[in-house]
Amino acid sequence: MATSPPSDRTEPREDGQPRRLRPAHLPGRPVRVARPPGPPGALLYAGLALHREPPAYFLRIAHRHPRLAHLRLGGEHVYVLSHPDLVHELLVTRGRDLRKGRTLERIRMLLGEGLLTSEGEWHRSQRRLVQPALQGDRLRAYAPVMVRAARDRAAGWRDGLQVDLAREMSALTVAVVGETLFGTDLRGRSAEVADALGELMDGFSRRMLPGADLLLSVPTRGRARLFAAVDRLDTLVRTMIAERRDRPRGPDLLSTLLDASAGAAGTGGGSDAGADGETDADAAVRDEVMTLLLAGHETTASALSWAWWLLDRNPEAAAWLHAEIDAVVTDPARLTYADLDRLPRTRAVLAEAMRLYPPSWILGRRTLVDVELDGWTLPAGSLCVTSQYALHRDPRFWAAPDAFAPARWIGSDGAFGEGVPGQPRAAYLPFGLGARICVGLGFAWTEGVLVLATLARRWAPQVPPGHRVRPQAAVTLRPSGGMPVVLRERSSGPGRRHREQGPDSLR
Ligand code: HEM
Repeated sequence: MATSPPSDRTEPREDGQPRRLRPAHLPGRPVRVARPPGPPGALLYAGLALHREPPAYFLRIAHRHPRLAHLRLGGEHVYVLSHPDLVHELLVTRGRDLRKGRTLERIRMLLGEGLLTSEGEWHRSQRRLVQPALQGDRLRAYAPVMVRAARDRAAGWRDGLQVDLAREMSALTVAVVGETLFGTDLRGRSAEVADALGELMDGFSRRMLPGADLLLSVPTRGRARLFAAVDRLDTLVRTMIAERRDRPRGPDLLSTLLDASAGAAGTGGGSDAGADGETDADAAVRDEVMTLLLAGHETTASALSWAWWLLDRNPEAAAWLHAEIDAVVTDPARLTYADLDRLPRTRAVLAEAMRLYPPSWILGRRTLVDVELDGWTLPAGSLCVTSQYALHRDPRFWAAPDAFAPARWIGSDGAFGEGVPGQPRAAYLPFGLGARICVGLGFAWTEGVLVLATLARRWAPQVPPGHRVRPQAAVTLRPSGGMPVVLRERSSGPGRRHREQGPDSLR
């Protein structure tokens, strides 16, 4: 088992640049390989930059190249996978022959060797360490914290008040991660964390595409803002770890990480301290906390924000949801983990929101060896991308793909089922697939359903007329410029206008 992160973390940072990989059978020599057709890379650039909803550009690629397309982008060979069978084959069957793709290579400057970005044995050992804190009975114990955090956040809400709902959801989910995973009360700092992360997302969104490396080396104001936000978060995370180290250990994940790091230092696994006094073992804790803070809050906050917006635009679906919540959530303070099975419609609303606006909208991988896919050879070092946004809206796999129809997830027995819409397995993958599937999946469903049920019991936020909500395709798919809404109490506001309707009316 690996006891410390890979040693190349102590070498000069590669600035996220991948190592040049060559096909193993022809070392040092360029190879000529046949490649599937695809759009010119310049068109992808223009498509992503100019399209009204940038990820929708991948739908256009799927339309012209329904299975596999190839293009050259910034000197890279990029393969776009648009068919679920190929996505399954790559991520599941060939999972061991891949490493993470470009976005996560880039975001290493922030997350270091955390679970999201690390590879190989170090990744596997970290996953074994972290996973138990995000499963089973631990979720049951987190449920009351999630419900309380939602009620605390809404304590300051008033009918008619205008708020940025995306920021509200971020502050709420930061507080939940702080208390459940780090045993730390982050409520006083949650807005600060959410804002710094927001700036990071903006900064990274402009620096994701191949060729944008230059942007990170040129001293622009945007770059300075990005690095300042990284520094702010870094200071906050280190302070939080130091504070937690001084308190008695508890059942939280940060305690587990601190124990593991003390163990690694004891067995000589954490190498000597660097100039800043930080050992590899210390850095490993910092990287994991930063990863869980980012991955554990931003995605769920985005899913909730999109769900609110879609409910506001679809009064029939909102009424359908409210009927369930009013029947099940008689007293929000007493909502528990056991109630999750009684809230299939709430879960369906989230599933449908993540279908239309998947917080993780693109998955990337780099091949470590030559990979055969659909009759083509993808040479080692190729970039493979697939867009959940495109797969989730592809008319080949979904009826009425652009409609918000949460009832499509409810079976004839009234229960929620991920396979109920009848799509191929890999046509719906908000949490990814294969060995690197989201480790926080159960946490996210628990939090998303409980928070939505708690808040929708009383509130029906409304986007002001005339305000256009547009997705920003950053690391996650978040509403560009936030989500300004007017808070409306359902009992006194237009929430009443929603007519009660059964699930069939929404199919
Ligand atoms: C709606 C909420 C969420 C969505 C949509 C989501 C989505 C994803 C996706 C798509 C991946 C795979 C990325 C890839 O294959 O490249 C992933 C990985 C990950 N997620 Fe989530 N996530 C959510 C919530 C969470 C939560 C609540 C946590 C932690 C508490 C979390 C922690 C992680 C971590 C650590 C990984 C890396 C796992 C690994 O590589 O082994 N996520 N997530």
